[in-house]
Parts: sequence; structure tokens; C-alpha cells
Amino acid sequence: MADSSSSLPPLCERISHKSYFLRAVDLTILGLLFSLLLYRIQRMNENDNAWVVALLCESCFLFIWLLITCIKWSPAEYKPHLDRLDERVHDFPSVDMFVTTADPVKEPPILVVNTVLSLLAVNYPANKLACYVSDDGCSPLTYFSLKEASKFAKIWVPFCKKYNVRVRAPFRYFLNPLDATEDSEFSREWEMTKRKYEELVQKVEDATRNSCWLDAGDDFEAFSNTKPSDHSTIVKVIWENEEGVGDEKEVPHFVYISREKKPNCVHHYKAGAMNFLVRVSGLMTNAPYMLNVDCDMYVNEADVVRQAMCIFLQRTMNPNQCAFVQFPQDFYDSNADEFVILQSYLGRGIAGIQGPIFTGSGCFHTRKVMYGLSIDDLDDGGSISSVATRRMLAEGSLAKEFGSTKEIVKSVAEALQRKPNPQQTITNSIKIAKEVGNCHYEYQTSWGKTIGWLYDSMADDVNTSIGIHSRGWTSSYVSPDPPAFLGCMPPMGPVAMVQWRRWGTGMLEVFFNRQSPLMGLFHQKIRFRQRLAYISISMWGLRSIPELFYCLLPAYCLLHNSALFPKGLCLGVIVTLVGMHCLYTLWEFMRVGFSVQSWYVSQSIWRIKATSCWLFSILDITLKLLGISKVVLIVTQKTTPESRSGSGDEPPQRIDDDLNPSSGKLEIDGSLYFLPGTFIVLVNLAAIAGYGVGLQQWSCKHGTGGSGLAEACMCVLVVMLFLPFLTGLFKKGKYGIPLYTLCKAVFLTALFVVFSVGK
Ligand SMILES: O=c1ccn([C@@H]2O[C@H](COP(=O)(O)OP(=O)(O)O[C@H]3O[C@H](CO)[C@@H](O)[C@H](O)[C@H]3O)[C@@H](O)[C@H]2O)c(=O)[nH]1
Ligand SMILES: [Mn+2]
Repeated sequence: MADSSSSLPPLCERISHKSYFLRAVDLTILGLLFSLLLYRIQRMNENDNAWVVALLCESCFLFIWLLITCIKWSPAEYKPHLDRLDERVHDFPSVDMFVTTADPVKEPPILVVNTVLSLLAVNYPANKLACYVSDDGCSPLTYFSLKEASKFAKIWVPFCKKYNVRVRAPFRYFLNPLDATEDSEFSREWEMTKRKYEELVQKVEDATRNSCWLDAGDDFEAFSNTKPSDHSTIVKVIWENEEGVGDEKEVPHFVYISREKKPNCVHHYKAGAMNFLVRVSGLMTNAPYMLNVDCDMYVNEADVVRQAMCIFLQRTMNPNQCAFVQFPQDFYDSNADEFVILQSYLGRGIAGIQGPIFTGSGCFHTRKVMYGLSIDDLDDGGSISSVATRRMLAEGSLAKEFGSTKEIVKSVAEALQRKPNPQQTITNSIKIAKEVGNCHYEYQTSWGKTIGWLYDSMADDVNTSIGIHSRGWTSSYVSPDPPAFLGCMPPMGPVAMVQWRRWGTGMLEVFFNRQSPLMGLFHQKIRFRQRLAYISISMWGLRSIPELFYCLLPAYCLLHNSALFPKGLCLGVIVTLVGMHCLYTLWEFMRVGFSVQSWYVSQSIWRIKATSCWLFSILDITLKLLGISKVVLIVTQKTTPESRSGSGDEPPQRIDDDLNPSSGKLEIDGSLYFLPGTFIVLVNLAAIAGYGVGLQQWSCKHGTGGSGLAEACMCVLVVMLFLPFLTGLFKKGKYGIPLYTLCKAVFLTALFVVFSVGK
């Protein structure tokens, strides 16, 4: 293990990104918002209801900005020093790697195969790794593909290690042609490996089209007569590294599992799958660290496990308090620029407080923390204190919390006490592993309540994360360049809408459940600003209401001829605010290397998501709290770079915004998600038209001086933010607004106009 002598340079260092200039900008914006509010309060009597609504909305924005300023105050991250790790550490700790998949159609098996191959090939001793794939789809096709992948892995893993390949997901690696100058041995092996990979792809494709291979052998018997929602547990050891050697030619253990599902038996989606993974791996390899990735998130940096170890093994910086190391989620498509920005600034800000929030993928957890341990259970040396040990190991206590299977109790006790893992063959555990996948196994235990991935929210990641920080642990954020993991995001359209609605709902569930960041203000060990961070993100969904009102207010005021903004010099406050915010966000985008267009598209996407997806999140949570309906998780459709929309001949590398044909475009279908946006655009257009034809000259002025150019400009700004809906009015096909949606929006607009003008 690591040499803990403090005279040696550290394995990692904390890098602070704090900037006095940015703090000043944040505070100035806060000050401007505040003065605007004061002005509104002073002029309350002279103005009508719109003024009050504006005041309320702006109070919300002020509150949000206050939270953002607190969160962004002291951004930080960790930088690992790999060279020092190699010098000092000779016996690396084991790591169990988890992949979840749930649907062979939405998550094409070849994508899962690539993620798994990239994990099996990481730069880490093979005998210290094990890869577990949980398949909630109970798909023989996925199993077949993984089996084939394990055969290819015996060529792929040694090839990657021999030539120190950086990107170890073959579908990405082989997108780049062979360099003609390479020596002939490499060229030969490269050609051969590529051919073998193409054969693998072919086999998976053939199997997808034609399922007669299913009868091919006893191995698939477990899948016969099963449905994804009704089957018993399947555990298959696809490959076992029996010799336990860690050399470059060896492939780590590789296990396929699919937990039991029965109708009427809740399964808790991904969180349930993760907890089953934790149990099975506990029985088989019981590694002290666990890496989890979504099935589309392949490893893009072969050294990622060692990077994480630099953080965990660093002794001088209280490493034992670090519960998890989170790498940012990056994407091989450009559908997620706004998400990347969110992580770079807000994410780093949170990372500088108590540590980053767990985002569900690309994260290394320590097993003992996932077993519910609190920071108080440690003694000064970082081991579990004798009091805590006695409490936990008391007769029957573990069985009550973890389930009564005695092998589980034994593995948990060993994990908590960090006993070295006894070498045994993992196939011996198959029978017990099946038992702990039973859908009643967790009944009356603490799984999902205080242990493992926590239930009760579709945002299982944020929910689990707050549980960990509330027990006093910290976490670390590492964002290497090039990114450690890459995945995909759906293009802006119905699928993305569903995803953002799910996140919005999931966060609101966190806000209202047992673990709410509002609760336990004094007794929990979470830091104050960290709590603010959780409050801020779990309230995302609620932002839809002020945002929606603010998009409609300028139009209302223009039609009603009442003032929304101050007149004369005071208008300067609003103009400065908008201008500063634009420049600030633009700077944030350009600094990360994004284009002006990407900035504009992202601003637009934020407004569209806030006024539609999150509105539905509020509906979801209201229905849930009233006990009328439950929330349902819909798995996000994944795309491989080759199958990306349009032709297949787009450039394979990260598609630049300017080149990406879908950038800034919004795929629209007949669902209700597209009604609010259409409505907002029509209302603002109607108001601009009214202003254009001089409607105001005939109506009486309300408030200080009625409406004017400022309100009209604001309407134009709103239309620009909802541009895809404006262009959608004139388009047909997937970017056009369906007639039915249009009719509904026109009807609502007519009502709005009558309401605004008529009063
Ligand atoms: O019943 C289920 C549903 C999903 N999954 C898996 O969970 C992962 C994430 O699901 P996905 O539909 O891809 O969600 P995303 O919106 O892409 O996921 C983000 O948001 C989720 C929380 O909403 C987090 O759990 C994820 O890690 C995070 O990447 C995928 O690997 C799925 O296969 C399961 O294993 N079982
Ligand atoms: Mn995803």
C-alpha cells in the first residue's frame, strides 16, 4: 500500500480556482438585482399587478443568484500525480467496476460492449479488477454480446497495454486510421485487432436481427420464457481470471447479473440494480473501492483508476474522509454543452465546499461508506473505532440491516474491517449471489434507506450523494484533460425533454423526501454551503414558475399598456443586468472552448427546458405528494457516434457546433412538452404586432407611463430565446410544430390577448 511518510510530495494536490474578479462580478449582479427590487417596492403604489408579479419573479431570481454566488465562491478540484503513485505504491487495492444496462433497444448492446471493453482494458493490474454488468432488461442478446466481447477482450486488452493505447473503447479507437509511419509489427497487430473487432460487431448485428442462436446451447436456458419484468435472478460468470495474475495479458473477472423481477414488486430502477451489484460483488470480490458507470460512459483515459487511487491513497490530506471521487460527465456529441458548463462552474464550486455531488456515473466509491458508515465511526487513525466496531458487529445487527444471508453478513464484516480478501474462486458464490438478487431480499433491511444507493427519488445519484455528505464525508472532483469518461446525450427534442423532466422531478423528490436538504439543519454533518448547494439544485423544478411568468410578462404589459420596467435612468439597471449576465455567461462558454453559437443555443435550451420540462416536474411531484400517481423512470435512448442522426459521414471526433447539423435545432413532436414554448412565442409575437400597429394609442395607460420600447425589446428577446418555436411555425417534419399543438397554442394565445387587453 501507499507509503504514508509525510516528507514525500503528496500524491495529489488541491487546486483552488477562486477569483476575486469573478466574485466581484457575482456580487455586482446581486447588487443590481437588489436595487431593482428596492425600486419596485418603492413604486409599488403607482403600478398595477404586473409590477407585483415582476417583483415576485425577480425576488426568486435574486434568491437563485444568491445561492449561485455562495456555491461558486471558492471553486476547487484535485490534481493527481500519477508518477509519484508509481514510485510509491506497489500493491494496489482492488476495484470492482459496475455497469448498468436496462434495455437492449434503447441501449444497443454494442455500446455496452464498448463500455465494458474500455473498463477491462484500464491501466491497472488485472487481478485487482472485476467488472460486473447488471442487465435490468434480462436480455439474452446483451448476454450473448458480452460473451463475445469477453473473447475479443483477450486480444484487445493485451493490445491496448502493449501499445499503450489511450482510448480503450474500440469503436472510438478504430475511427482513426492507422498512421502509415508506424512500424510493421504494430500495423499487423492493429489490422488483426480491427478485423476481430469488426467480426464482433458483425456477430452482434446478426444476433440482433436473427435470434436463432438463442437455442444454441444450455447457456441461454436461463433466458427462456422470461420477460424483462418477470424472471428469476440470473448470475453468469463470463470470465474468471483463475490464476489471479495481474500481468498485461490477463483479462479481469467479468460477471453478468440480472436481478429477479416480478410484477407488483418494486425494483427501484437503477438504484435497485446498483444495490444488487454491491451485494454480488461483495460476495465475489469484495473490493474496497467501486467504480460505477452508465452503459454509455466508456473510459476515455486508461489511467483513470490510478488517478482515483492518487486521491484515496493520499494520507496527509485526510483521505479517509473522502467517500468518493467524481469525474465529470463529458460527452462525445455536442448535445450537452450547457450541462458541461454547469459542471465546470457550479460543479467545481460545490467541489470546493464539501466536495462534488455524485452524478451517477464516472464515480469511485469506497465500499465501507456505501455500507452506511459515518465519519464519527472512525478513530483518529482513520480505522473504524472500537465503539463502532462493537456496535456493528453485535450479534444480529448486520443481519438486520443487510439481510440475513450469512455470506453477506460475513462479507460486510470483512469489508468494514478491511480484512484482505481471501482468494477463492468466484464461481463458488453463484448460488448465494442468486439468492441475494431475490426481489424480496431487501424487505425489512436498510438497503436503499441508509445503505447503498438510496431509493425514494428518480435522481438516485443526488439522493445517495446527500446521504453521504450528511454523514460528514467529503468527496473529491478530478477533471483530467482529456476527459476520463465520455458518454452520449440525446439531441434536443422529445427524448431530452423526458430526461430533463425526470431530473427535475427526481431533484424535487429529494427536496421533499426524508433526506431533504432543508431538514436536520443542526444535527447533520453536512456543511452549510453544501446544504445550500443541494437546496439550489433540488429546487430546479420550481424555477419553472417564475421563468414562465417572466416570459409572459413583457407581452402582457405591452398589450395591457402598463409599465414593466423603470423609465429613464433607472432603466439602465435592467440593461446593465441583462448585458452583464450575457457577457459573463458568454465568457464562461468561450473559456471552456465553446463557440458563441453554442452559448446562444444553450441559453435558449435552458429557457425552453425551464418553461416546459420543469413545469411537468412540478405536476409529477404534486401528483406524487397527493398520492394520486407514482413517477415512472423512462430509460434515455442512447446513440453510438455512427448512428447519430443524419448521414453517417459526419466527422467522428467531437462534432463542432458549427458543423453539427442538429445544433440549435429542436425536434418537435405532438407531445405537450412543446405547447408552452409555442404559446410563449405566439403571445410575444402578438404583443409585438400590437405594438407595431400602434395598439397602445387607443388604450389607457396603466401605472407609470404605460408600456413602450423597453417592453417591446424584451418581447423580441423572449422570441429570440424561443427561436426554434418561431422557425417551427414555418417548418414541416421533425422540426415543425404539429398542427394540433399549434391550434391549442393559438387558442391559449387568443385567451391571453383578450385577458390582457380587456382589463
Ligand atoms: O431500471 C433501470 C433504469 C436505468 N438503469 C440504468 O441507469 C443508467 C442511467 O439511466 P439513463 O436512462 O441513461 O439516464 P440518464 O438520464 O442518462 O442518467 C443520468 O441521470 C440518472 C439519474 O436521473 C443517473 O442515475 C445517471 O447515472 C445519470 O447519468 C443506465 O445505464 C441504465 O441502463 C437501470 O439499470 N435500471
Ligand atoms: Mn446518460
